[in-house]
Amino acid sequence: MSTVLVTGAAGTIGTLLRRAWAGTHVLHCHDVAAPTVTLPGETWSRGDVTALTVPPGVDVVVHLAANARPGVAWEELRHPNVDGTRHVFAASVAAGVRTVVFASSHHAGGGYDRDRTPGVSARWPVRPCCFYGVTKTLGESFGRYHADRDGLTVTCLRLGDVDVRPHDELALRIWLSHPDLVRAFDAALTRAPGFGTFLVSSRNSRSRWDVTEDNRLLGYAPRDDAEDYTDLVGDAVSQQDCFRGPVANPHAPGR
Ligand SMILES: NC(=O)C1=CN([C@@H]2O[C@H](COP(=O)(O)OP(=O)(O)OC[C@H]3O[C@@H](n4cnc5c(N)ncnc54)[C@H](O)[C@@H]3O)[C@@H](O)[C@H]2O)C=CC1
Ligand SMILES: O=C(O)[C@H]1OC(=O)[C@H](O)[C@@H](O)[C@@H]1O
Repeated sequence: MSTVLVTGAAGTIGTLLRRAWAGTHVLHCHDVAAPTVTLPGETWSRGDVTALTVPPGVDVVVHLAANARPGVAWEELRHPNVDGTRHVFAASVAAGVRTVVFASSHHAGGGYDRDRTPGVSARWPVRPCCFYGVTKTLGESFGRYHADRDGLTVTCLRLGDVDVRPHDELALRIWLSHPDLVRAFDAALTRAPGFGTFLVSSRNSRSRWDVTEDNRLLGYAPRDDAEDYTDLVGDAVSQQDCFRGPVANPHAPGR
């Protein structure tokens, strides 16, 4: 059992993790928004993430608070995603936290052609496909800095498309089921010391990510496969695909 502080705890992923961890871990929850449900044993604090105080005794901070919409303008992203993440790492160090788990995104490497073989790796240089992806690379960079300077263990999870099931062609390649999401964060809570960045998806047959080493290093064994939903997905096209949507960059290599 760990004492875990979850930022952005009222959101989709925060609520999933809180349901999974209630009774298993001591949970401190923080969000600017009110939670739709509170669970037995958890404590809540409300406010902007840039003013977060990490209480004494917290082992792990799971940092989820963000503007999670890839299509929005930089002005809407900078405060929560950049200033907020910078503050969370600093506040975690100040409180003597052992580990920060940072919810990064596949958009941090979304500039790589997802059809290339061998598949895209989290060990390749960052290559964001949108400003949202840029904010996630900055979050990873804050984490690297504090890992090296302060000895903080930092686990950056570049999450795929988290949903109850895949809804479009892109998701067939990057879907992350709710049970696999919980498995990945469970693994992140106890990962070996140091800094690490991992691409996280279900074990999708059509994945173009090279995650074998990521999964081994993270200690994560996904079980679900988007392939089971191909009939339901049909020809649906993603609205979150930066290279096919209205901000597409026709000059990106590998298109
Ligand atoms: N849902 C997905 O498919 C993916 C999500 N992620 C990342 O995972 C994290 C969680 O995502 P979701 O739960 O889906 O998003 P969400 O939008 O459901 O939850 C985010 C939470 O952060 C809170 N928040 C936003 N700005 C804040 C601020 N300034 N101060 C305090 N709280 C603030 C919101 O009130 C919300 O409850 C985010 O960092 C997102 O970028 C990454 C990749 C995929
Ligand atoms: O990376 C992210 O956060 C985004 O990635 C996606 O693929 C999801 O469709 C979108 O809902 C997420 O917000």
